[in-house]
Amino acid sequence: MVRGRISRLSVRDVRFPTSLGGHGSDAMHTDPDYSAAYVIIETDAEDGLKGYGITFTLGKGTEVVVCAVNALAHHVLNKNLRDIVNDFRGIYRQLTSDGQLRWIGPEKGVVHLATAAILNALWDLWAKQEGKPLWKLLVDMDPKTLLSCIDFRYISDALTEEEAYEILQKGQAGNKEREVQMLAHGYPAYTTSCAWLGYSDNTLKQLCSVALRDGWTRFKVKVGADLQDDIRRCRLIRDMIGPEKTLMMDANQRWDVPEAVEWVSKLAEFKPLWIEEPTSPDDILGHAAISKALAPLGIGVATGEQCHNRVIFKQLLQANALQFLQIDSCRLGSVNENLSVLLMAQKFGIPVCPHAGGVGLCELVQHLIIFDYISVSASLTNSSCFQD
Ligand SMILES: C[C@H](O)[C@@H](O)[C@@H](O)[C@H](O)C(=O)O
Ligand SMILES: [Mg+2]
Repeated sequence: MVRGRISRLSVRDVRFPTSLGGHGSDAMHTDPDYSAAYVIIETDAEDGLKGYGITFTLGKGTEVVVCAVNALAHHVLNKNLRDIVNDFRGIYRQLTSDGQLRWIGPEKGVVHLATAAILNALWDLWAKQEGKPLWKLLVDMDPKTLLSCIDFRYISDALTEEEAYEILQKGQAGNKEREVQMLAHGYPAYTTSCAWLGYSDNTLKQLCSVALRDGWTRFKVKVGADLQDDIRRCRLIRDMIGPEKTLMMDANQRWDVPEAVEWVSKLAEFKPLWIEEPTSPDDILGHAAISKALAPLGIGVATGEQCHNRVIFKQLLQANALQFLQIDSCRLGSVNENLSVLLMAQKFGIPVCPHAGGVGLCELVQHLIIFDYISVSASLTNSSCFQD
């Protein structure tokens, strides 16, 4: 039973000094301090329950996002949680349409990250009040209610509400079995933890052998700063994991389009499943050109961790610009917007492999991807969740 009036919204600037050890480093973010704008929502319901929501940031960026959270807070303060969840599409629309703040978005950048943190906290509170983990709240929700949380504005040319309803109806076949399977075996994952760009070869080797011992079968390596380094590191990791295990590469937006094709062709001998973020996240046609050029080499393009919103995902899908879609629980406008992207990916037949390289993201995306498997895609082919 959803209850209570939102009586308090507070936000904290939480940072971890990960840059000191090169953890999380890549070709563009050489000194990341994993951080979060951490939102806590309280109600007057006197049940002791609070909603916790974050958005992932890097160090100083957190200060700016915290300001934006405070600027948006009035949209939810003093509202009844029941009214919010009964019109979740409306509240999403309200936060993303703030007459003054949308000018510094819209639905992108700092204000959208702040929107995600607030909405993530509301979803957390809703799930807690229902006594369920978020994935189960979503799986148990009837399709009409679920769709009432999504803003279809700007995507109805690619996915109508009726089509989304059909996808969810279809997803109900076999969903109980898939839920049992998830509870028994969990969702497949890959690891990036051995191969951040700032790690020495020795660290890489040591972490890779631990990961192999622990049973990991899919590994992601950072590339893009120096070709000779990439060749050496990819050879090292491929030799250690052998020819059968999966290797992915991540360039974090380092290259121009022709440079991406040329560089990745030189790494093709290491048989990567995908090249992630080869170029600017805004370059839809660039991603399409890279996808086309790399297809004969059997290498797909993955992107999404810095994809602003459902509109860019729509265009990436329409332009055949990606073969692996990486939703982000904190960059998109929370569960509401992620649901629309999961449904579009299903319509276009593209597997979803969430981005989770950051603090708290692994914990959040598992709810979205488990829901996706049980209620939307019903497939584990080419899917995997991130493990940091
Ligand atoms: C700065 C971060 O660690 C990124 O390098 C990370 O999110 C990465 O792109 C990933 O795919 O996990
Ligand atoms: Mg990445």
